[in-house]
Amino acid sequence: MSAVRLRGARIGYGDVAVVQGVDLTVADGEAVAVLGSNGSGKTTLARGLLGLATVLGGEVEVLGAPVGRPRERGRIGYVPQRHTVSGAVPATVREVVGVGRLARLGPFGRLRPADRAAVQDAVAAVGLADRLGDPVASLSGGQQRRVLVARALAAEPELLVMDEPTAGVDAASQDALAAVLADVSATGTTLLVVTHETAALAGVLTRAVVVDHGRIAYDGPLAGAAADAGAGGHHHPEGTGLPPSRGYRQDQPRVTTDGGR
Ligand SMILES: Nc1ncnc2c1ncn2[C@@H]1O[C@H](COP(=O)(O)OP(=O)(O)OP(=O)(O)O)[C@@H](O)[C@H]1O
Repeated sequence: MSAVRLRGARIGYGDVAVVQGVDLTVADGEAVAVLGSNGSGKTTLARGLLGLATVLGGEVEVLGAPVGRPRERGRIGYVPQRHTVSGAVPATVREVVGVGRLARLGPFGRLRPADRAAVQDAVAAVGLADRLGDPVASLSGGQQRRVLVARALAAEPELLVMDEPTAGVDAASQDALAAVLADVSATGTTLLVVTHETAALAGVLTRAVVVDHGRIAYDGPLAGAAADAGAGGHHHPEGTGLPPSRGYRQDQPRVTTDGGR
């Protein structure tokens, strides 16, 4: 079974397709980077897999079923793009991550000791074990980002879709996150990671898909894409001889740590 299978997929909002003509098959256990410049459609592609953007045409299958089927619930982990948890919710780290575990149990589930252990493990995995009881709002942006990663990990998903998990996360935390993802990948979880910074995750992600104007412009080894588009630039088959363009985000403060690595 393929974890992800798109055929002629058109995905967008309302009746406007942002992503179109996309054929993409991701096998179980693969670790794939989704690269591309700002606004190219990476997030829309990822959201399409979650049923959060509209499939306007073609086929989008996730874990063997058309997207949006209830049986997928809990089998797919998602770290959304916005890097902070809403400050309006006075929840603790334990509570937010616990929600990830609830998704696995279903709407009437209760967290059992094994579930609480999974929550603690996930929080420890992202290096926040000492903040379990703290309000999420008291954490830094990068730490909140890691809480969202832990929330996804707690569900022990078969497919983990992450949208810029390293954005706004400092170098040490990026390395820790890479180690966590390596572990998760080693257990057979399929990873699909939208990112502008491949350096931190280069040891984990092996394949890259470069999205350009809503279409796939490159699909192959990460090393081949990273040389040109790894930092969010367009893929130029002939190469330009210029350094890759930097992705620039207006909506997310971020710490760029991959320079020189
Ligand atoms: N909710 C929405 N409704 C309508 N259009 C949207 C919505 N979200 C994104 N778009 C449009 O889809 C296009 C692609 O956006 P998307 O967020 O998928 O790109 P991206 O590659 O993830 O960019 P970035 O790297 O900046 O996050 C943009 O033109 C954007 O304006």
